[in-house]
Amino acid sequence: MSEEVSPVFQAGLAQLGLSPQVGEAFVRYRQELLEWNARFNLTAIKDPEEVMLKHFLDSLSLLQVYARPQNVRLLDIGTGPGFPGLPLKIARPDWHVTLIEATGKKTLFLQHMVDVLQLKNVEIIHGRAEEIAHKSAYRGAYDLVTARAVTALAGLLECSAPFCKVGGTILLPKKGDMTDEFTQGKRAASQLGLRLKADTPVTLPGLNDGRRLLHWEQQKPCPPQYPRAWAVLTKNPLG
Ligand SMILES: C[S@@+](CC[C@H](N)C(=O)[O-])C[C@H]1O[C@@H](n2cnc3c(N)ncnc32)[C@H](O)[C@@H]1O
Repeated sequence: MSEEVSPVFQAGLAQLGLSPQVGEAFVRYRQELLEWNARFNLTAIKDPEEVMLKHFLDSLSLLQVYARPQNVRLLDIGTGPGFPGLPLKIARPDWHVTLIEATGKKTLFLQHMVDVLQLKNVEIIHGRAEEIAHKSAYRGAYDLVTARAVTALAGLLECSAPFCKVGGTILLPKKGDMTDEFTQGKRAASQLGLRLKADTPVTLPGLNDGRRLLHWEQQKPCPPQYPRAWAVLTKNPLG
């Protein structure tokens, strides 16, 4: 194990049942992220240990509740420099991962990381989730859909549900008090064919600051009119 992997990050990997060897890929990911950040402004987090914990381990926290190891089709909406989709791909190399990102410079970085880490079965889409969601190839196509820090809960659910298989999972990392968002999100969920299955606190080392995972189950197909245009779904949430 590289000395650059802190004991806290190692403890997080161990708690998730991940091999210490995956730490090496994260050290490389961090190096590239911080180098590219100087030119492209990819992340506000610049402290090396904070990158390991608040970006990488926080992304991996989804494995706390989604333990299915094989043949998962994962979609990450608004992935930015890859969170949480790319750390999950590193931890679960057999997953098929699609990353949607609206900003071109971020997709260039994502492709660079896929090349550097020699990851297979990663599809990077430069585009807007609310438009891609209406393409038949992507509709109802994913076992697991996620998005971190993209928009408020109701809008996130409206963007995520169309991509999710019936019986599939939408898993959203959230932080802090979100009472109003939650009320609105639950109302939106009923129109999107979703049910809240669990609301689980993140219990990983270094992340005990009110993080939680909202776990939704797609009970029936999402109605075809969703998602609406971004300006509509963010300003007038369902419900
Ligand atoms: C605050 S960043 C979060 C990035 C990453 N998920 C994370 O947690 O660090 C939000 C990202 O979502 C992207 N984004 C916003 N709206 C989007 C949309 N409608 N479709 C695709 N990407 C979108 C932005 O370009 C930006 O990179």
